[in-house]
Amino acid sequence: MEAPAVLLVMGVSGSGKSTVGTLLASKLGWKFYDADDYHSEENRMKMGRGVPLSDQDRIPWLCSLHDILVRDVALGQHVILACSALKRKYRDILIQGRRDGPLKSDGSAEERLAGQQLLVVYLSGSFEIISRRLSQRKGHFMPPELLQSQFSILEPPSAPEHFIQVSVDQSLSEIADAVLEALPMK
Ligand SMILES: Nc1ncnc2c1ncn2[C@@H]1O[C@H](COP(=O)(O)OP(=O)(O)O)[C@@H](O)[C@H]1O
Ligand SMILES: O=C(O)[C@H](O)[C@@H](O)[C@H](O)[C@H](O)COP(=O)(O)O
Repeated sequence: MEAPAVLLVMGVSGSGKSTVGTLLASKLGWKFYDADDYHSEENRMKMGRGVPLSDQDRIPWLCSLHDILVRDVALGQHVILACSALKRKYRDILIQGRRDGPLKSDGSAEERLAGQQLLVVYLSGSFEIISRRLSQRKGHFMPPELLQSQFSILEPPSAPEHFIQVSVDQSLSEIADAVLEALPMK
């Protein structure tokens, strides 16, 4: 079996997406994207005020990330995306684009990734561990008070999604090893 083209490292704020994603990208030599870098200024300001984003706020953001994935995969690039992707429908948008959205300006249908091209790496952990890590994190726009809202809407991946679950209650190198171990490439 071939390696997936995309690893989607997902989980609530503070679960370690950026840290684990960066580490995996350097170990694998894959391109790394942090979804945080693609939020609109409005979204950042909203989160900065302590207000959780709505589906409407997130959908254009997820669509633009989907476009990046489709473009890079078409070029044969392997990619790691760190993105909260808290709900199943958000992950579906990352894979398929917005199926109920308007056709593109040229009238063509959205491009999509094949299910097996993307492996979801779900970083799971308790509210206690993650809130402790968030309270120690410096220089980030996301206020720790929003963590409860993230747990409230979290839909952990489940079959038939193509995913692995990795506990955040271990060292970074153990987490990276668990992911590398699960990849069907050596
Ligand atoms: N396995 C781990 N062990 C200890 N600290 C961690 C671990 N994973 C992440 N951290 C720390 O937790 C904080 C949140 O991690 P970060 O990667 O910013 O999470 P996210 O991108 O999911 O919001 C950071 O300060 C990071 O250094
Ligand atoms: O969907 C959302 O509400 C946001 O994307 C959120 O989930 C994300 O976590 C922020 O971008 C903060 O960034 P960190 O996840 O890196 O804390």
